[in-house]
Amino acid sequence: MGEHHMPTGLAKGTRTGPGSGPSNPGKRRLGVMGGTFDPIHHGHLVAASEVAAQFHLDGVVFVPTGQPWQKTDRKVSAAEDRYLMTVIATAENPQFSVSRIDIDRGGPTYTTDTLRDLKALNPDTDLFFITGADALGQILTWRYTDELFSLAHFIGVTRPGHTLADPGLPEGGVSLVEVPALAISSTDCRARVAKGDPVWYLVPDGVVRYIDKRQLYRGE
Ligand SMILES: Nc1ncnc2c1ncn2[C@@H]1O[C@H](COP(=O)(O)OP(=O)(O)OP(=O)(O)O)[C@@H](O)[C@H]1O
Ligand SMILES: O=C(O)c1ccc[n+]([C@@H]2O[C@H](COP(=O)([O-])O)[C@@H](O)[C@H]2O)c1
Repeated sequence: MGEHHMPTGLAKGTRTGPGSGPSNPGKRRLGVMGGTFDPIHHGHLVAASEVAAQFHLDGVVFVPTGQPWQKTDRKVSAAEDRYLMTVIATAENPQFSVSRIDIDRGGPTYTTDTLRDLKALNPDTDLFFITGADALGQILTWRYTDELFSLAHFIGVTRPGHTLADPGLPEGGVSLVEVPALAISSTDCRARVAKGDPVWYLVPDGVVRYIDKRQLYRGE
């Protein structure tokens, strides 16, 4: 049988791996996974778990957006529902936690604010912001990028259907990492629920039950 190569979504010639990023002995290493999580799915969870392992992180904090200002063209579920689904999905993993900072700050969510607030709450900690290939490709359209890249090391992860490449961050500011490919998106999960199709095994079981209990995404 011939060898089968899966497409990785990495731009040609891209080097990957945890070799880069800050390595400051004695400092805590905290991953930050920001997202709208409407709903959270296994693509998010695998990305966070894989980066935590490859970068020897002490933990990963999931930060649901308050108002995702680049998603105003669509209906976004209530922040409390997105927050609770994120808590349900991460509760069993002692390395994972969830922060309300973006929800409680109010107003549009800017990652510069997220990272500044997390830095204040976590002194002596290096932050590693985890982002999928699609979001990384948009990062230069985010607000306050002058400060953004000094607050954390950025880790772009592969995502099926998207090419992972450095969009031009400051030298040494980003690492590109291959993670197990899960072709899952929140958009698809919402569409499946709206059609009455199952989302079992795309999202954690507790999230399936929460979506059902709160009747989310019906008739969308
Ligand atoms: N399947 C996946 N594999 C790798 N990264 C992912 C995957 N799904 C989402 N991400 C990343 O997780 C972060 C949060 O994503 P988000 O909550 O917007 O989910 P989404 O599935 O992209 O949602 P939507 O379809 O509603 O736009 C982003 O950085 C995104 O690139
Ligand atoms: O800082 C910004 O201006 C900005 C603009 C768009 C997205 N983000 C962040 O990118 C992460 C993924 O966002 P989203 O909208 O794809 O769920 C999340 O942490 C957002 O706060 C940040």
